[in-house]
Amino acid sequence: MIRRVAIVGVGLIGSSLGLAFQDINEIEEVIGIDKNSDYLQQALDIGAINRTDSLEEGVKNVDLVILATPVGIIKDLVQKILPYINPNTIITDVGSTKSNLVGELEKLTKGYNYIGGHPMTGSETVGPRGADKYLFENAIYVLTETENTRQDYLLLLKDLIERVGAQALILSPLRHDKIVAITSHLPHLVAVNLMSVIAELAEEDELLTSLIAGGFRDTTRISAGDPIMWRDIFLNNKDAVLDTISLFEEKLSYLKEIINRDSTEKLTAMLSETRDARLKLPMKKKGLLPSNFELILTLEDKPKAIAKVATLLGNNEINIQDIEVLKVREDGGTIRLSFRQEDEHLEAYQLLQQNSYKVTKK
Ligand SMILES: NC(=O)c1ccc[n+]([C@@H]2O[C@H](COP(=O)([O-])OP(=O)(O)OC[C@H]3O[C@@H](n4cnc5c(N)ncnc54)[C@H](O)[C@@H]3O)[C@@H](O)[C@H]2O)c1
Ligand SMILES: O=C(O)C(=O)C[C@]1(C(=O)O)C=C[C@@H](O)C=C1
Repeated sequence: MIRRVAIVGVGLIGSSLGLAFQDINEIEEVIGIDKNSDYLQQALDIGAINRTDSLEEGVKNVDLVILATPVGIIKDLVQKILPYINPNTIITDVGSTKSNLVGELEKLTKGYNYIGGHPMTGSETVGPRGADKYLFENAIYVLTETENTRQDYLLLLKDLIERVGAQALILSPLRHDKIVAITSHLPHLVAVNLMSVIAELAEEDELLTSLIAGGFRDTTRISAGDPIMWRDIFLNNKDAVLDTISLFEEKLSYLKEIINRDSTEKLTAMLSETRDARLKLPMKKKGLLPSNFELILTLEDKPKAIAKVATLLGNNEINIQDIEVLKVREDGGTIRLSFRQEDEHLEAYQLLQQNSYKVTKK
């Protein structure tokens, strides 16, 4: 049973886990450890941790240590805590890359119990202020399994992850890294590159940033993420990231060529194929929600427009499971609302229609 947890790194992910743990009855204490004293205070203020401690003292006699710092520092931190740790303590991390880390940590932690982890959810904000106790709800949370993994501890960790609302997915570190290089690391590089082009051209034409619309926002949001975190991710998943960059370069060169040659048919074919592929994507994977429990709502651009919808539904005891802003325009926006239950979905639809909202069922 996991009763006492030490979280090393009380930033966005560490504090979000801390908040989610507060709702689990068996967890008696969450100890926060961080090199940043302001973050420790903020984590205490929002109730993500019950107390703070030093690295050496904080990891003594806990059932679980979670390393939630940038990937590049995790090995060093594990080396520092091992002399103080009880061999029955489970050690895990939330780092976005797994192969290098799991390889090195399994060597380092012989006789201890290390299991790699990676929640497939997050945001571009840093620190405890961005923490969200529902961050893990319905998210995929990868746990790595190797020939050294103790099954009883893996099950304990899986159970804990499921109790914060996530869905555990057990994967080999290599398979994990190859997949996230495509689904997470490449998109970040694309966003960074796009921002870099725009930042350079904005110096030449001051109107450029005035013409920014939804497409730009959608494709660059993640480039506001923490530079240290992303530096460590790219360097720790170098091989898989370089492979995906090569494929991306090939595709970009092909697009460049067919545009240059005015190849109408090839260009239309590529745009149609990718459009179809995008429409078939299981959208809102994080939610893992059946798409028939969703509503699409178009709102006017007025203050508190989203708050009014939330209040209307809340006053009628309808629980919104998730809200996603799909488009933001000068004249309003489109949002997607998800509901857990079919009856809530139907009730919300009727209520919004009765209140003259432009709403469609998905
Ligand atoms: N942000 C995301 O979307 C996301 C999602 C999944 C996994 N991750 C992974 O989670 C980890 C943490 O990311 P985050 O987004 O919470 O970042 P964050 O910057 O919000 O938090 C990192 C925390 O680690 C602390 N820290 C750094 N060095 C330390 C040290 N030597 N000793 C003690 N504390 C130290 C920082 O002070 C900070 O509080 C990273 O490994 C990242 O790859 C991030
Ligand atoms: O910013 C977001 O929306 C994220 O979910 C962040 C995101 C991602 O690429 O999906 C980024 C890195 C993590 O390792 C996991 C999640």
